[in-house]
Amino acid sequence: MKIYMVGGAVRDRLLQRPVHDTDWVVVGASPEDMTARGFTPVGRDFPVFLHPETHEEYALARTERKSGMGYRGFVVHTAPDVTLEEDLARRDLTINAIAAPADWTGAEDVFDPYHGQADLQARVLRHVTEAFREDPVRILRVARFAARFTDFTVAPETLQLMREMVDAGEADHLVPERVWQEISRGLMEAQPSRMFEVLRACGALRVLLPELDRLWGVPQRAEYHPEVDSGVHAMLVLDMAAQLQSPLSVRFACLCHDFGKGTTPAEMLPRHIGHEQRSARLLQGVCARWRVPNDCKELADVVAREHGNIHRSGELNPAAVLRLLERCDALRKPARFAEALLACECDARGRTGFEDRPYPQRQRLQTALDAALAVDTAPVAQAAAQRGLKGPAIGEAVASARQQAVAQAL
Ligand SMILES: Nc1ccn([C@@H]2O[C@H](COP(=O)(O)OP(=O)(O)OP(=O)(O)O)[C@@H](O)[C@H]2O)c(=O)n1
Ligand SMILES: [Mg+2]
Repeated sequence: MKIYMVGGAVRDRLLQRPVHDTDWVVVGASPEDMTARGFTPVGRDFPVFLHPETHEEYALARTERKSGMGYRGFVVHTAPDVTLEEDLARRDLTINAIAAPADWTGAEDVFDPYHGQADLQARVLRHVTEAFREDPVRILRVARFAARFTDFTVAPETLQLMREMVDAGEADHLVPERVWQEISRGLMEAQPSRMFEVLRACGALRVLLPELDRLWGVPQRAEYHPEVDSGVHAMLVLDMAAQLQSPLSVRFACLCHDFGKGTTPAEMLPRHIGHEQRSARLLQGVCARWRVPNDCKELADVVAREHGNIHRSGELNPAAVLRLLERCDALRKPARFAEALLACECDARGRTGFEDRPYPQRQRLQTALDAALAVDTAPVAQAAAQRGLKGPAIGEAVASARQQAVAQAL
């Protein structure tokens, strides 16, 4: 048997980027050979094994043939006579189809029958062969790589192939968990807008996330939004979230916050009265479809509902500020509220010409929350009870103490 380093590890080292995990391919071995050497089989769909010590993934060289629609719609052929070249041919992109010796230091020659090095140099994401079609998750992978490798373009013939796959209905059969897995990874890349632009260009966005796709072509008021187009704005917000190193929950909230602008009645345009409620409803559908984790869903909901109020919070008096904090459940969930404020800053600065404008609302509401949280409520409640107050009246005494604290802090 012969073992080669493949995939992201070879690509990233050639790009002089940090290597996180290493994928290996094994040529000339049977599953029995692998278990005899102490490897543990882990692949459900593919013959993949874990190394007894490093626990890295070793895949037997294989070919794949399509047998149906969607992820898992293919049969795998693996045998000791499948060559390295054949295995590389069924991989997604030329830059991911370079093999290196197992003990590669980065200096020795690599095996590169599909010219992945040339595409690394030319900064191109290009499919290896027609076998690309066999796994529609690759549409999402290409989009995600575009968000990561921001100076790479998708080869026209690859985009065309992706378009054909979408037209053939391949994107309709993607497993929701896999979609979220890829989308959430892409959101965490350097320029997440590029993922959605690639998905949009091949038609997959209309299938996977029509709530976002609809935003292009929908105008907003130019005095608030010089970029005018709602889709363009959504992308600016997302890239601002990446620029400000936001966590996934914030990036997801940014993605969803204006969905409601896509369903604004035509006669209301370019105004979007009530889009916050519509966004909140639409994002529930997306979260159910993709089984989005609760922390992402809950933050997205708060941001969708309250972003307009947070933007306008500079005009609010202390009582209204406290009501805003309460609507956001900020006193019980201060960390989530801090994330909502960050998402709102991304929204405000994700506008053409506003990128470097300060967003004082964030600090002001954070100060108000800190002041409200600092109120020691037990003695306030006790004093109210001693004055003969009961139930809701005690609650009002606590609220009024918090309001005073907020007023003093602002
Ligand atoms: N749908 C897929 C998934 C993976 N691969 C191949 O398997 C390798 C390893 O897959 P994975 O670790 O998921 O991706 P990487 O390219 O290593 O990228 P990352 O940095 O995200 O790990 C890829 O490089 C590619 O050759 C593929 O062809 N098609
Ligand atoms: Mg990898």
